[in-house]
Amino acid sequence: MPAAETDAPLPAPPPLSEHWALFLDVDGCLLEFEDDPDLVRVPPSLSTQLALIAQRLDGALALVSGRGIAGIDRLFAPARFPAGGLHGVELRGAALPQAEPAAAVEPAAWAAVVADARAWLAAHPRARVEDKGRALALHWRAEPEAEPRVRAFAALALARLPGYRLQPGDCVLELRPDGADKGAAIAAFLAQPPFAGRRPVFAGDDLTDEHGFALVNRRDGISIVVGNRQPTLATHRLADPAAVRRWLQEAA
Ligand SMILES: O=P(O)(O)OC[C@H]1O[C@H](O[C@H]2O[C@H](CO)[C@@H](O)[C@H](O)[C@H]2O)[C@H](O)[C@@H](O)[C@@H]1O
Repeated sequence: MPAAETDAPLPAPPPLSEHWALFLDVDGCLLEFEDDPDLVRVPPSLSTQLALIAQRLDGALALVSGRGIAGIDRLFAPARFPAGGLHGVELRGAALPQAEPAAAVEPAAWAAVVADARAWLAAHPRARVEDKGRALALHWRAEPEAEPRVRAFAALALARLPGYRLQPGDCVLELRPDGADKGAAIAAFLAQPPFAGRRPVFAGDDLTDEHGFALVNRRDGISIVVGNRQPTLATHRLADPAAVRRWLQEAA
């Protein structure tokens, strides 16, 4: 996807409006990165704050993440928000108008791919293999030397997973079903209440979020990139997750 090639600084987003539909990415946007995805914790104050904002928006707040919906729920419990999981492959609170169901792999074949990934990366004990059920994330944040081996494994494993694609991210390469993306997920939410008719606003930090920025820009919304990633289609910028949380705090 072509992204804006400009060095001009992007403005901070305006204060939250009650007329918005708010879509928020999780890792790297609401939450700082950790070396191990399983060690990420959501402060109870953040869940409460998001629940208050959701109330102000008549429920038009959704989390749109590369994590699965079950994983999102575990992080934000006891709060439970409308959610797009696995980069838009899973949806709760909206329906994707996709013609074909997302690719499904036999459980035994999936288990074999996961086991092979663990064996392949055994030489890199601090690399992480995150099994998300229908997607597999291979992380090298804690051990950057593992990246070439991750890339080699992912290329081979892709051939064993019909209907799958590679999803690059921040110190991670994922194998996930093709067909949906975060833009499609946001569009699906915007097609129905309580999101329909509101101005879409999406904040995210990674390559996968550019699909969301493109969709929101087409709908006269506000796209917010978190961090210093360039190029980007986003029209606004916040420095880091702490700045995102401060921006939300002002709204709660
Ligand atoms: O779309 P997101 O909500 O940003 O999810 C993208 C991936 O985020 C997680 O990985 C990232 O965060 C980890 C925890 O901080 C970090 O260790 C890793 O390096 C990052 O890539 C998550 O584990 C993945 O499943 C998501 O797809």
